[in-house]
Amino acid sequence: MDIISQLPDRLLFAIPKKGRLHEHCISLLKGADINFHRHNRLDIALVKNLPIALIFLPAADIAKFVGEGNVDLGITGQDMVEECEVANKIDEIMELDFGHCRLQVQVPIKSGIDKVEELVGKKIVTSFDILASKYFSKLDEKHLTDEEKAEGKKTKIEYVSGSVEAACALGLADGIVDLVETGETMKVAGLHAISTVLETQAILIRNKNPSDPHLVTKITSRLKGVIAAKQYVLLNYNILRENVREATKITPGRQAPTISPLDDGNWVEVQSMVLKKEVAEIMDKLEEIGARDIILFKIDNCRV
Ligand SMILES: Nc1ncnc2c1ncn2[C@@H]1O[C@H](COP(=O)(O)OP(=O)(O)OP(=O)(O)O)[C@@H](O)[C@H]1O
Ligand SMILES: O=P(O)(O)OC[C@H]1O[C@H](OP(=O)(O)OP(=O)(O)O)[C@H](O)[C@@H]1O
Repeated sequence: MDIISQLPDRLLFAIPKKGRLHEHCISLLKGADINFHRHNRLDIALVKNLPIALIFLPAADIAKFVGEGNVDLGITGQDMVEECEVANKIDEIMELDFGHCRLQVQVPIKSGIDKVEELVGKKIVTSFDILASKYFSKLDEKHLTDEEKAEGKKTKIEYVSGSVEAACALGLADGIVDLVETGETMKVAGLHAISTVLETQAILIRNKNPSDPHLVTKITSRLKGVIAAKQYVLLNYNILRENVREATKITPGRQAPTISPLDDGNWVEVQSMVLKKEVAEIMDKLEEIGARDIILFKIDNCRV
């Protein structure tokens, strides 16, 4: 099959080809029943059951290409959208609740530096040179005199494409600006964070004029369902009718809880979606007010 000749009829959807976001994206597509087969070494895959072509690209290029309209839709990090300065050229459709991390200014623990102002005029190494330049130029503005600026005493920002955490140990920098999730990389490199430039997570973005807006809406609604199914569980319990108001304050549901009468007229059954991360506490509270037969159901998929 000639893939390239089929592209003009399809919505182009860019997916990170490697790195931290790749696997999450593949499982999101699977959950949304977007079926494709990616041929070995090929960065384009046709979706079998929808008129979509998936384009596998580096996360940074996705922000740029969606902004410029080369592709209609994409998944990348909020950090990439800011770094590529395309926020005004794209629409952020929704946060995807993975790829959570922080872009932070880090220095060697041994340096004794603990305030970001102490780095003004020094050397910073980063893969985020645009964001780091904006961040430090504000500090330069505040802390350097016009004379010092004219003498070239501004903070120097140098770009490297990876292994940023090694820069200080190699004597290339006084501080770095890099992503932190667990903090493990930073710790191993003997660094600590002294300020946060931005917090980020993966997002679904679209060009302002996608080729098929109806299909974009359909994909968005499927992905929303997959994300909600990951975040929520369904809770079912019985409660005395007199306690139902209190119970539904604890489990208000996304829209409203379903309340059904039981054979015993003093009791009702309540069904409600609750956030997975809060479920243990919610079950404790329900038990305290006399709820019985509390059952938790996993949600495979849903539409919200
Ligand atoms: N440690 C992390 N935890 C969570 N999300 C991260 C982490 N590192 C990066 N990300 C997110 O993933 C995006 C892509 O980063 P990643 O380093 O995986 O990309 P890459 O440079 O394309 O891949 P690679 O590092 O394999 O070359 C980042 O812009 C950020 O939004
Ligand atoms: O706080 P942590 O959980 O340790 O994660 C942070 C690390 O993750 C990212 O790099 P990645 O491992 O993706 O590789 P890279 O350095 O090649 O970008 C980032 O650049 C940090 O080095």
